[in-house]
Amino acid sequence: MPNPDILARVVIALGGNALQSKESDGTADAQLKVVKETCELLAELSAEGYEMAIVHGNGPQVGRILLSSETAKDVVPPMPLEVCGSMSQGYIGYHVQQALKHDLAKRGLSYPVVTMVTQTIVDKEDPSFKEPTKPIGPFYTEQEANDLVAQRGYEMREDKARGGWRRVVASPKPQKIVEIEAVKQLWDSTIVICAGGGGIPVIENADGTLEGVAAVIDKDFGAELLAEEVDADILLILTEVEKVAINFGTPQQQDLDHLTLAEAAQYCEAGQFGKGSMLPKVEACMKFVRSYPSKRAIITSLSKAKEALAGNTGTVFTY
Ligand SMILES: Nc1ncnc2c1ncn2[C@@H]1O[C@H](COP(=O)(O)OP(=O)(O)O)[C@@H](O)[C@H]1O
Ligand SMILES: NC(=O)OP(=O)(O)O
Repeated sequence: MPNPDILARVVIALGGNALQSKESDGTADAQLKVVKETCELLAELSAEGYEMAIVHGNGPQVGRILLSSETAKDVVPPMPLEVCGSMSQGYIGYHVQQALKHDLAKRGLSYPVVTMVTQTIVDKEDPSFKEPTKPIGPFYTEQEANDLVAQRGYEMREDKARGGWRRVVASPKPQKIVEIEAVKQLWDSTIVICAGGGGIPVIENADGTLEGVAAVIDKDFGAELLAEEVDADILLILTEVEKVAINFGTPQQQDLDHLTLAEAAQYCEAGQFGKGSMLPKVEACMKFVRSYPSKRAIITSLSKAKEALAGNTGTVFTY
């Protein structure tokens, strides 16, 4: 890659707060403002000598695209969910490309930054098609949620921690990144934004053709698969909290510096990690270190990314 003093190859998963603030009104301007702050930090990592690929979430964005498409169905044909997913990769990638390129240039770095529309193969028999779990789009009150179930047939689930109801869709596990060879070829010269939202979910038919399916993959699992495929040294999952905790949100909360596979499994079993929030991140980290026992996976906040990569904070997963 561009920088001769490579510190490590890192796949970075960007959580929701890296793309939008809590108060975000969902406008493109609001997203770009947050993305600009995020890219300052990413450019700093790049300048330090970390090679990176970027995987972003898309839950709020893909949900809003789907909602506008459904709402306008009498005027324009509605788009299937996976097509909405591809659109979300495009506009989030566009914002990251623009902001990151600018921040790299400020540091005298001229690496190309490119977004790759990425498909991810899933199993059509994945159990999640029968039990949707992935929250997308805006938050609703209970009354609004009930109305949406009755009027539009949405499946809705309460997010108690964040005080609202959200539409949920299937979230199958990613099995294979279709464009992975292109990502590998670009790695040495380019910062690639790929597998956004975990990738556009597709199934592989018996004749080898690909077909989109209505689902949203978890970006943490997508990032983990990418990290395995590109032989990354580190899987870095950036979210809102600096460290994973046990007894999270209680007076007994204890932030964790380090988790072995065995410890993490025990805490998963004990229900210590929020389903649909921290649990998939922990599971993705566990999968990475299980596959590569000599490597690290880290969960930390965006603002602590540099410190965490240097080994000074975050929750570090090892075999
Ligand atoms: N055990 C835990 N330790 C730390 N955070 C937790 C835990 N369980 C649930 N959480 C919550 O999970 C959030 C991360 O999930 P989420 O917001 O869905 O991620 P993303 O950043 O990818 O959007 C944290 O900000 C925190 O509020
Ligand atoms: N696809 C995905 O995992 O998106 P979020 O991180 O926004 O939930």
